[in-house]
Amino acid sequence: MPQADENPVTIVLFLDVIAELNKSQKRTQKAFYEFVRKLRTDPSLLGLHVELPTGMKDKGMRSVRITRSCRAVIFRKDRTNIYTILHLDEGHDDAYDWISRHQVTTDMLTNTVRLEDAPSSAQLAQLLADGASVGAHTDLLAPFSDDDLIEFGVPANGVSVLRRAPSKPVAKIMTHLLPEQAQMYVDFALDGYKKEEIAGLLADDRKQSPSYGFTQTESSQQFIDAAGDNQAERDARTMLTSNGTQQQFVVLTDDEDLERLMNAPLAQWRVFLHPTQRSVVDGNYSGPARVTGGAGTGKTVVAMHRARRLAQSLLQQGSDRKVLLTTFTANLANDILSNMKLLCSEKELAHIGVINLDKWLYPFVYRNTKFRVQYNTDDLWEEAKSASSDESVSKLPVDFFIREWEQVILANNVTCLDEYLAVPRRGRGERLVKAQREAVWEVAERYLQLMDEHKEYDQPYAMHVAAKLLDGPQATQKFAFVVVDEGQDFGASAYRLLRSMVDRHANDIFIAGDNHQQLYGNRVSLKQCGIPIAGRSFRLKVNYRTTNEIKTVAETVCRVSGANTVDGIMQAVKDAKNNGRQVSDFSRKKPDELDYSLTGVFDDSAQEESFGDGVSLTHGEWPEALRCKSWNAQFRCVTDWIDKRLSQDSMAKPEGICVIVRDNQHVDDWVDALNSKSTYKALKLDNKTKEVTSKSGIRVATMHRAKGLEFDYVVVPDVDQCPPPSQVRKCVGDSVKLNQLYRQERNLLYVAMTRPRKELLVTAVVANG
Ligand SMILES: Nc1ncnc2c1ncn2[C@@H]1O[C@H](COP(=O)(O)OP(=O)(O)OP(=O)(O)O)[C@@H](O)[C@H]1O
Repeated sequence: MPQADENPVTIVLFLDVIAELNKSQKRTQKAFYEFVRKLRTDPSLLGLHVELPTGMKDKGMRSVRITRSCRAVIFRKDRTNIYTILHLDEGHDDAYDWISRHQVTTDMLTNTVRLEDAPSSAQLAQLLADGASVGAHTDLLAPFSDDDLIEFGVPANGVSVLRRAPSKPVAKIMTHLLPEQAQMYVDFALDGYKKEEIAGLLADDRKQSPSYGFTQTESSQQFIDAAGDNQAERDARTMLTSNGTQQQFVVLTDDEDLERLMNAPLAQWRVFLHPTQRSVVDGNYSGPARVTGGAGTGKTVVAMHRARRLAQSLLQQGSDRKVLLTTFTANLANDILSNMKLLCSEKELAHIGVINLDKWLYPFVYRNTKFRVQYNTDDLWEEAKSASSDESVSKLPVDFFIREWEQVILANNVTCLDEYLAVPRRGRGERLVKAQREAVWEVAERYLQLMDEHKEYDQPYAMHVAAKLLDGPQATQKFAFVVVDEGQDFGASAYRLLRSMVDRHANDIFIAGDNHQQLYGNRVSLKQCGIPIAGRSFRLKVNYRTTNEIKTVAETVCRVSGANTVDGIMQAVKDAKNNGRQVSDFSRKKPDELDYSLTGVFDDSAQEESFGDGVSLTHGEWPEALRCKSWNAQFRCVTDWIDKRLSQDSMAKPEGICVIVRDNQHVDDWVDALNSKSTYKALKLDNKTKEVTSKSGIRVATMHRAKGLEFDYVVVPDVDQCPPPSQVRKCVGDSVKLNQLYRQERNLLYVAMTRPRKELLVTAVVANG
């Protein structure tokens, strides 16, 4: 290798090397660390066995001995000090063979470095021979021009080869020879996605940067600037910072980086962020920003990477301040914390507080006011309303006052009667005349007094108090940045508190969420809470979790407004299957039949949050919907289905299966019933149980608990209990409340039905079959 010149050495890893290294013996791993350290300090590699093989496609490649049974292929881009470790192989001959088949290319159009695995003529001949036996064929990619395919990332000389694929299976095999990015788009094309749909995805991927996949973030700019005036080095570094390159390569910033990559299990998302995800993560925003996307599009992954990136910026500045990464429930915060430990170094983690908002709230409020946060204050409301002289008001249920307090009074920061009389009561069902409003305000004032006497605050009021403290005497306790996951579940008081937890500056607040999974929150205007996101709102469209079939079914159930009864739900599952992918087109054509009315926190954005705009990376079986005559018959159907999966899928394990039900009573019923079968155990996932993969057994969880989790196989039984009849009875005569219940219920079903990676079964007990 030529002697290094004035630029610092940059070491880059092709991501497959990490997987190869993970499989190697500890001895080899240690030798590899040593080699990387040596390469960093002395890139001349003096004293190492470096070989320059003949017959190379790429002149910049060398084979270096790591141990007697392991060789690394490394590549140096001419006139730069950038060394890329491309491959590990067992022996001399294997490494040579590998080198003869690979080349590193740089694509100026997309600013991307790629490792291309040139198909050997023998491979191609075999593929074509296999396909020829299938008989005559048509060009499967006919709707796409050559330029389209090149734009997807297909190398120009590969276009005609792809077009000659004699059958879809052969074409699918061929895509594996393509660069990763192209593979994804060509797969979509072969699966029948339309040109405009793929073009939309491509455009999204490119949108936020001046050229394809490029993010000129502060840190990548610093990385480029470290090359000084050396233009070749600058160009090569620029290529490395592009999104496209980062799909396949990682730049090691220090030795610790490598060890961390090695020590954690290799979850794909840790390294392969989709270009849209990466540009959202790396973006530099002049104020609050948010990302939305359907279930499984990687919003949590993006929120975690964003928190890490902000922590890195604090580290670079030498700041001792922290990023708050928060979410609605304690379970989710725990799950996120476990993943953050895999993603971040200890130093980065020290700059991130992962905590659900309630857990932060209670001690903060108690420390500063000596008041406790009380989650149920129904008795105080009873007492306050019973003192009202207006009978029409004192007769209103406690539930009415709680909603009025949270959704009208606190959400609008109302502090006196005049303000209350003037505030619009949008979204509230009950109409109040002026005298009634005055009486309601009186009840609210009495309620405040009672909280004071009991030295306790309800949760939204405690948030209100905490926000005031942070804007006043406790300003030093603010965070440097706030990142929110599951943002759809936060109410106005929570958003006002989040606003006060961080000063207004660039990148201050980042929110990830999906309205269709809203289970707890109410309609909120982010703008009114001081969090304007207009112009800084992004949507993720690639679904990494569920199959296209499951996604279509879950979306149909969630949005078809008739899916409120067991018949409606079962019919929606069947319709989705019958209409197939046309469902999304259908939805766009007939908006009246769809229900997007739960606009939640995202209502002040110009961007319509809708279904049908995403694509799933995988296909599979259509979900089944079965009606059973009795609970026992349902149980037999479910266990037969589970048994079949366990026997037919060699990878299936009981712990990869979850039965997701409406409430805790059903959880207990299913755990008992499943445990009564000797073939497998069942494990209840409740608020106290973490989703521990080490414990064997089928999981049983409520829909609320299953949020954020994923499994290979999911059963959603007892949908005749959605919504629970007791809750429907409570809404009789109140159409606003009933509609809200139905919408919330469909969101719950959407959450449950989008948990499986592979297959979904939905069942109901319907006495008449
Ligand atoms: N770029 C990626 N490459 C591969 N897998 C990914 C990528 N991004 C996310 N995933 C995987 O997709 C799955 C869903 O990710 P995640 O939980 O972040 O999605 P989400 O949008 O938050 O879902 P939900 O809204 O249902 O909670 C996870 O298994 C995650 O590891």
